[in-house]
Amino acid sequence: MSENTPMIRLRQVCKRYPGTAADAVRPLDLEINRGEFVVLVGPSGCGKTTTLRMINRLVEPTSGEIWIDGQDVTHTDPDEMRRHIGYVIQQVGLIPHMTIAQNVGLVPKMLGWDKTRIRERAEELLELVGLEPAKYAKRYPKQLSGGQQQRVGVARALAADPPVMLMDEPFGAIDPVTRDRLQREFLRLQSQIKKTIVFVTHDIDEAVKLGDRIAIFAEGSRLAQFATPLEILTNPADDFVRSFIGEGAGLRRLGLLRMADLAAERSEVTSVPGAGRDVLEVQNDDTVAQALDRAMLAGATHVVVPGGRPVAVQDLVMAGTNSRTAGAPLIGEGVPE
Ligand SMILES: Nc1ncnc2c1ncn2[C@@H]1O[C@H](COP(=O)(O)OP(=O)(O)OP(=O)(O)O)[C@@H](O)[C@H]1O
Repeated sequence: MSENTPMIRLRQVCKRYPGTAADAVRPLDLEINRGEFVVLVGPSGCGKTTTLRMINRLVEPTSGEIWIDGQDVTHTDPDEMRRHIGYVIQQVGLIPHMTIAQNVGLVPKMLGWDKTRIRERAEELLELVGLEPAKYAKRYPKQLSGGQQQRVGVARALAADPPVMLMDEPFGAIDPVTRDRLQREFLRLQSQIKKTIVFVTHDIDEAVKLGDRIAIFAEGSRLAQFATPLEILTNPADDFVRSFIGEGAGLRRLGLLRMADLAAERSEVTSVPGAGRDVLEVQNDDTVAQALDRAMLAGATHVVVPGGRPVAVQDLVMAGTNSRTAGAPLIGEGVPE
C-alpha cells in the first residue's frame, strides 16, 4: 500500500447495542495515518471503547466500513484479523498459570512459530520493555508488580510485530508515579517501533503527553475535535472542548511548545539584550516549560537559544496563552533596549 493510504479508516461506522434505544457510536468517520499515535479521549460513556473495539471487531459495527492498510476488513475473519492487531487493556489479562515468557509467546504460538523462535522473540520483547529475561521470563504473573505486568501486556501485544496496536486505558489502574514512568518508557519505545497506535483514555493530560493527534469525543460519540495537542490547546473547536481541556491549558501548552517553535514565530521581534542582563542559554529542543523552570531556578531574566535572540521570562509565560491570532507574533515584546 502507498505510504499515503491511511492505516486505519472508519467510514460512517455506527454501533447500536441490542436492546438499547440510542447509538453507542453514531456514524463516525476517522482516518489514522501509518505510524501515528492517536488518542481517543472524552467523558465516560461517550463511545471510546466501543470505537476502539470495532477496529479489531471485538464489537461488530451495526453499519459502516472498517479499512485497515487499504483493505476493507468489515467482513473478514475476525480471529485471523486480530492476530495482526495488538491489543492492550487495563486489566492486562495475563494468564495466571502461564509463565511470563509463555504469556508473551501466546500469539506466536497460535501462528505456529517453532519453540526456539518463540523463546527468542519473548526474550527480545522482555528486553525491549525493560524486564530482564533472565530474571522475569520464568516467573508467573502474580510474582510481578502491576507496572511490570502492564509491561508484559505491551510485550505480548507486540509479539507478532503487528502494524497496529489498540490500547484501552492501559495505564489506568497504575499509581501516578509508575504511570508517568510507563508513559515515558512507552513513548521512547514507540519512537523505535513506530506502530500505528489507537489509545483510549479519559485523562486529557495523558492524551496531551502521548498523542500525535487527539480525537476528543463528546456525549453521544460526537467527534468534537481531531487535531494535534497543540492545536487543541491553542484553538479549542467549541465550548465542550474548552471545558474538557479545563483550566490547565496554558501550562500544558508551555509543556508542549519548544523553544525552536518560539524562535520560528518571533521573526518580527528585533530587539537585543541590554548590558548586564542575566541571560540563560537553553536549547531549541527544550520545551518552554523547561526553559522557564531553569530560568527561575537560575534567577535569570531572559533565556536564549544558540544563535538566537534573548527572550524575556514574561514572554515565555505569555506563550502559554491561546490568544494568538493569525499573523500575530506568538510573543508580544522582545527584550527592551
Ligand atoms: N455491551 C453493551 N451493551 C449495551 N450497551 C453498551 C455495551 N457496551 C457499552 N454500552 C453503552 O454504550 C455507550 C458507550 O460505551 P463505551 O464503553 O464505548 O464508552 P466509553 O467512552 O469507553 O466509556 P468509559 O470511559 O466509561 O469506559 C455507553 O452508553 C454504554 O453504556
